[in-house]
Amino acid sequence: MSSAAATVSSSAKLAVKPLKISSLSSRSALPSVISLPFNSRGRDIPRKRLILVTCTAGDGAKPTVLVAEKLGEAGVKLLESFANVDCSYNLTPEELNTKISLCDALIVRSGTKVGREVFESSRGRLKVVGRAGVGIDNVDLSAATEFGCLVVNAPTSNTIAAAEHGIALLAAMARNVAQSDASVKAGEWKRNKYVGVSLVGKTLAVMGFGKVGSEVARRAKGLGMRVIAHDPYTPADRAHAVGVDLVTFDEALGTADFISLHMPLTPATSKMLNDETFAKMKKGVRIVNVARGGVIDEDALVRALDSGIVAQAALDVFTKEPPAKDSKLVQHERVTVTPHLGASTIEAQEGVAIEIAQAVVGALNGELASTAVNAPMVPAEVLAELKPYVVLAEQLGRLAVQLVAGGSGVKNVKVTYASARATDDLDTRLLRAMITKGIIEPISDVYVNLVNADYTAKQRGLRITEERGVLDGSPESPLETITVQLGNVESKFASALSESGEVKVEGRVKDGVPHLTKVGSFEVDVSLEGSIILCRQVDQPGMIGTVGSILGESNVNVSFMSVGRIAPRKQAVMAIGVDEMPSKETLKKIGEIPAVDEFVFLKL
Ligand SMILES: NC(=O)C1=CN([C@@H]2O[C@H](COP(=O)(O)OP(=O)(O)OC[C@H]3O[C@@H](n4cnc5c(N)ncnc54)[C@H](O)[C@@H]3O)[C@@H](O)[C@H]2O)C=CC1
Ligand SMILES: O=C(O)C(=O)COP(=O)(O)O
Repeated sequence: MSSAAATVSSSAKLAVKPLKISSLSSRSALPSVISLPFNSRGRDIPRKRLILVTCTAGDGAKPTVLVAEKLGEAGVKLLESFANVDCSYNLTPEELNTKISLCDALIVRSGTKVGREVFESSRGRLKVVGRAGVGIDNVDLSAATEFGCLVVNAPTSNTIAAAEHGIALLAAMARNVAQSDASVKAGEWKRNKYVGVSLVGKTLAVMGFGKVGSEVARRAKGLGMRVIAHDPYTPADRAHAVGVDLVTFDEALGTADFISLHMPLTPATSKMLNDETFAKMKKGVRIVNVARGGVIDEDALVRALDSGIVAQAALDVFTKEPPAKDSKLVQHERVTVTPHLGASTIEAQEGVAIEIAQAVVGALNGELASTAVNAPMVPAEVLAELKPYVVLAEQLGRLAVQLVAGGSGVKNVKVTYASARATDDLDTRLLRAMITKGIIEPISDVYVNLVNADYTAKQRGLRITEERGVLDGSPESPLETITVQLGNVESKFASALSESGEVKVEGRVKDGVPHLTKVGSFEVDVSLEGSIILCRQVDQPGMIGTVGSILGESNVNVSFMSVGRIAPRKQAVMAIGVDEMPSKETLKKIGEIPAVDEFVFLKL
């Protein structure tokens, strides 16, 4: 007879092994808004509550948003209509770490480093970091993901501003505008010294043909320049549409009279202009950087300027901002500098502020903006369809893990999605995340959501494999059944084991409500609400009444009952949905019914 433990012992071991996910349908990121099943770790919100709608749902209190850098007024107003907004600029790292434990969201620009310590200091309360701009190199994305914190950015509103600044620097550099301006203001009049170079007919290599790069290319063509581009990830026809040829990195370096940098700072792009690559450039090349300082080895640039490989540079961004006052690069007479002004136009800042405020409010409301950078994006219409299956997926994971005997360890999870739809017509990322959540949360202190599900599974050594069963029939609903199987485990309810020895539960959605439809080889039918008692018994008359009256006597409301049997008068599994948790004595009485072979109480 099994014990009536509500959850598997937290000592259940999850061996650390690499995650194996064989998703059968992987959609590319699609712009949309989705409901994000957030799990709050906020101190003011009970830990077990799954926040599907709003983070104020728990106690009615407004969330708190810390705006750590200057944000356009319209964005602040939008935030204020929803949250308590604390605009505190120029915080030291220590002050930020102290404040963050009281904040649900943080909004920054490029001047605030959001490192691991910020997430650690937040102690789980921080649910969203909004980057009011494009580059997210100042945010530790791995730490954010690990802590289940969503990171969103505002990638579209400052594109033109950055492109215009690139062009401004290009022209200013070519005509020595900054240097000659300083000279005139110093009382000089040196017309011969500041003779410039023309742009027309020159070759500009745009490195990084994304939003900003392509706008720079368009404008440079308008100035009569020949534009080539290097971007390993952009399709050639995108460049051709603007009349630009995509070339290799070396070809770009070897051909260009001007080079304009527009790629993000990543480990791959860090210091991509260095001694070796400067050596491949045409002598007298001119370089514009409105991307990130870190893509250039700044010491190497000084050397290239001194040796004459680089005639001039115009820089808006620096490895360290602000750069040291005595920086050789900044002080170099052939270098034009601006203090990271690419996105700083009135128009761009207003747009960015609104874009980020909307994304942050949406996220706090349980939605995931299309600009999420550390979570899969699921289109709104897909999410609407999948909503009941999302609940089903989590409940099945939760049930399956509770059927494992403590100490046997959960490593291998097999999920089968049976559907009449084509195999590429089901986005399983959300479902997989929720199954992971259901499996991990009952046995650990980790909070799992769409952001950190895959990471957490990997950390815990869960190998999740996904399979698609293709059914005949109407493809109206996205899914018929979801089956979750846990391999190489013992079960505290032997009847939950499949013929091949896995703990197996299967469910489906009926009239919008998730149901458990199979346990091991036994068919049952119980809606997944409240909690469930599973009993294996000898199939005989009066069993439903006997169990029902024991529960009734202890004032436990039965919401649902079903019996699945192998054959009449043989073994049967009774599934009983209960609204309240029965006392130990009540469960003991059920276990003592002579015809009951084993039973288990499962909390949803
Ligand atoms: N100075 C400023 O105030 C501003 C700076 N930026 C910087 O500009 C960068 C680009 O912004 P967007 O165009 O909006 O981003 P984006 O994501 O639209 O474009 C980046 C492009 O770089 C390409 N890329 C990635 N790795 C590359 C590599 N190794 N070589 C060549 N290309 C590579 C990508 O394929 C992509 O097409 C941002 O990451 C940000 O750091 C953006 C806005 C304002
Ligand atoms: O959007 C970007 O990537 C930028 O570099 C703009 O930075 P900022 O918001 O002006 O600090």
